[in-house]
Amino acid sequence: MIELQHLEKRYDDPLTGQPFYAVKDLSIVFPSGEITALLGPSGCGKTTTLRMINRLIEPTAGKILLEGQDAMSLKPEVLRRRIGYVIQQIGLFPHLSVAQNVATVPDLLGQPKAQTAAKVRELLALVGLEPGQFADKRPSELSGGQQQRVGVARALAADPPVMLMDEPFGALDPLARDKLQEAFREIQHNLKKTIVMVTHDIDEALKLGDKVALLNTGSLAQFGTPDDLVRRPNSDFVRQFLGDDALLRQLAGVRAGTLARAGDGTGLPQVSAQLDARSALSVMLRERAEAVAVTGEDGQISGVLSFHDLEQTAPRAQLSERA
Ligand SMILES: Nc1ncnc2c1ncn2[C@@H]1O[C@H](COP(=O)(O)OP(=O)(O)OP(=O)(O)O)[C@@H](O)[C@H]1O
Repeated sequence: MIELQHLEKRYDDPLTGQPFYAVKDLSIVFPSGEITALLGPSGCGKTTTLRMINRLIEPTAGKILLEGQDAMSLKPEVLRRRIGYVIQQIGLFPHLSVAQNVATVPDLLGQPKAQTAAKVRELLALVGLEPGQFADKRPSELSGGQQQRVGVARALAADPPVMLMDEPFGALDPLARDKLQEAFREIQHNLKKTIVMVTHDIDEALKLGDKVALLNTGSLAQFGTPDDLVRRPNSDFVRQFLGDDALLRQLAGVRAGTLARAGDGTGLPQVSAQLDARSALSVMLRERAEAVAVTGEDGQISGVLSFHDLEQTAPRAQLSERA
């Protein structure tokens, strides 16, 4: 668990001497084993908050507790070894191979070579890069999406209990982003790291965040599950930021298979259980069907997803008008 208590970052304007608060009186608890998305408009203090957690930026007031321990009592380098950090410009070492890049921290910590080599192969496979094919390549030989995967593998190699991620998928085209988000969700499902992820992408926050912390001008506007924010926004700011199609957007992050119910889908249009529910809705509207049959990996019908089921998630007017 990471706890921010009344955290503040003040900058004083060198000309006027006027204080400016990039982050002000921010108190949040990031639960262990969960992804919390730090969301908000440009300049609201997301990156400043993230970088205060690993002390790349020093707070001007407030406290940061890691599992109850005051981050200020730890040397920054000790702290950073416990905290993985993934940024958009991944900063891979160009003269090192992919495997050497991933092994950076274990090597630095003097871990046995053979053990590290095995771990590197395992991690590359985990992020979807076949070790035999990629381990010896240089970063310049990889696509942006592949480099991003190496960045995630490198952060995981140190096996930190905590990971900070700043727009980790931001530089990718939509298809590559979607794939890496999926891979990452799978990885996190097994590893259960405590992750704080900065994003300005509402869909990404709703899709990947177990919790969402929405910031506004350096302060916390709302903290809760994606569902809390979408269904129970606590202010006009939250409602407007998420947009009036927020419920519909949420469908994009849910798989059809998870909303389907048991039923006889014979004769209905079919969609894969892996398809997102928003796309399943598009199929219903296009085919003028009140429901679709959901199929499993074996191609057999495993359930039925109806328009009515989706209405439990979003109002009918939104579903019909905007899908
Ligand atoms: N070194 C600095 N000196 C003065 N002001 C700063 C400094 N660093 C950041 N700021 C200001 O603090 C505010 C918060 O910046 P921050 O980078 O945390 O925002 P952000 O929410 O991550 O934005 P974005 O989504 O655009 O990256 C901004 O108004 C920024 O201009």
